[in-house]
Amino acid sequence: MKRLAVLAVLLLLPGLLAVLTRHDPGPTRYITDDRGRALFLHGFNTSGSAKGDPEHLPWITEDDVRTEYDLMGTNFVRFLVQWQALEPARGVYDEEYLDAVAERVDWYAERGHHVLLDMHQDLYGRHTSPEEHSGNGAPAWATHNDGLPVESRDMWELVYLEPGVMRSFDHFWNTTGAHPGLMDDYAAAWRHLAARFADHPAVIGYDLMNEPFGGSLQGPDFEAGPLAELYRRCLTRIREVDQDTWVFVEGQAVGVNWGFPSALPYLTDPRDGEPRIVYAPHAYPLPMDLGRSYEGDSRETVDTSIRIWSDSVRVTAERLEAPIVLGEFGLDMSGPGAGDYVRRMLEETESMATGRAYWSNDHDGWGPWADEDLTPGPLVEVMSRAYPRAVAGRPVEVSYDAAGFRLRFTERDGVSGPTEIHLPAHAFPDHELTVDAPAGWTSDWDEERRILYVDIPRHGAGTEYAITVVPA
Ligand SMILES: CN(C)c1ccc(C(=O)NC[C@H]2N[C@H](CO)[C@@H](O)[C@@H]2O)cc1
Repeated sequence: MKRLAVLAVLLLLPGLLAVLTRHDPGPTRYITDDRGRALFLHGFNTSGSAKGDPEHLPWITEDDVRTEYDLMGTNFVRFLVQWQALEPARGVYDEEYLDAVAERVDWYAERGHHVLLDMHQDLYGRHTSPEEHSGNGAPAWATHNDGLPVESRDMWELVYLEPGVMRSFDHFWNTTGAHPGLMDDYAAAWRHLAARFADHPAVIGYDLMNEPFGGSLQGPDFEAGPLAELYRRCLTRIREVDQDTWVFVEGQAVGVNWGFPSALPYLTDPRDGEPRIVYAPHAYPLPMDLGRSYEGDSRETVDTSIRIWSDSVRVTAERLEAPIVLGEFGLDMSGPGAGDYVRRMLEETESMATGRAYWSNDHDGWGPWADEDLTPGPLVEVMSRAYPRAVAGRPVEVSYDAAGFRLRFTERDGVSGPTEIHLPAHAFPDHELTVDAPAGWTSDWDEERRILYVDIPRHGAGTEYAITVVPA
């Protein structure tokens, strides 16, 4: 018996050590700018309100973008666009809508943001039933519900299971075989959108479909089947007009948002050069979705759920050989422990991802604003955080707490320009900089934009550097 126990421990020991000594390595892959610097993206989804807006546009004005930057130092926006607005009739694209999108993209570009265009859907679209319920996304001409009913539900998520919604998705994914061209229509719409923004310096990526749902197909049958095929067709069409913008892909929302592993397969990027595909999961841990709050006993449950989510995301990103950007995370900020939960997710993404977009900037209790006048709510201070906007090398470790901000990175060939660090005023009334690098480095501080620039001369690929900034 004793021998059996010893054998069991020896067999289990490697796994046990791995869990106990888990060290979160920095991101293994990252998005780069035109100087090869690794980008850390920090911002919001803009905006949930676009789903119901008659012009399919977000609530923001140019001044609101300025206020968001001044109070939170963001450099990223996941900007919602709608297929129904882009292509109101098959093959007919609304250039006035694209002009309005471009105007708002320019507002963000003016503040130095990177813009991810998100082809957003929820519940397939508003035309799956005559009552035009809460859905958004697909245009009427691409919606075939075969006259099946769609009842409103207390929980909006359950409308996904209504017969008319399920059928509309089944036709789109060609599960029925009755409308085989819809995926090609969708890919053609992406080609048109990409042709418009291919040369816009602020547009960093295209998020091919928000929270995909497979209808009658779920899990690997869906993700490795029609979903991957849709992504391949979109990649082909996009790369006909845009070789360089990064393409963001999501697994299915069901289960994967909670932390179940995605079955998305590796996707080939038909561009000349290194692939530019990003894995862009959403995070809504199941305990939180079931109404638990991030406090007391349930905090440990949620933390375990976050670790499971994080491990699943890393496995999928490794299979895709892609960097990770968290496309959505968020909650009702009026709940207990809400600020701590957001802080926890920001810390998690600093160890595994190179970006995150909070859901969302709306005036709905989830967002940063207490009212339409943009009175700061509790989320503002949490999202006003030191982070490395751009790193002149391969990030190894990023960490931030009351003691200060720390960054370790290694020099890479083909990278130029300074490392850029945002320092929020509330945490850094002044600051002290320490650079662990051979002599010759320089720094510059932009008080108005609150960006610290650290320029380290090259000493050879693989050389490791460390930057520490503490409040003074
Ligand atoms: C049953 N299905 C398919 C389902 C259920 C629940 C969500 C969801 O909560 N998503 C989280 C947030 N993401 C959207 C915007 O993308 C928000 O409306 C949700 O709160 C999605 C899909």
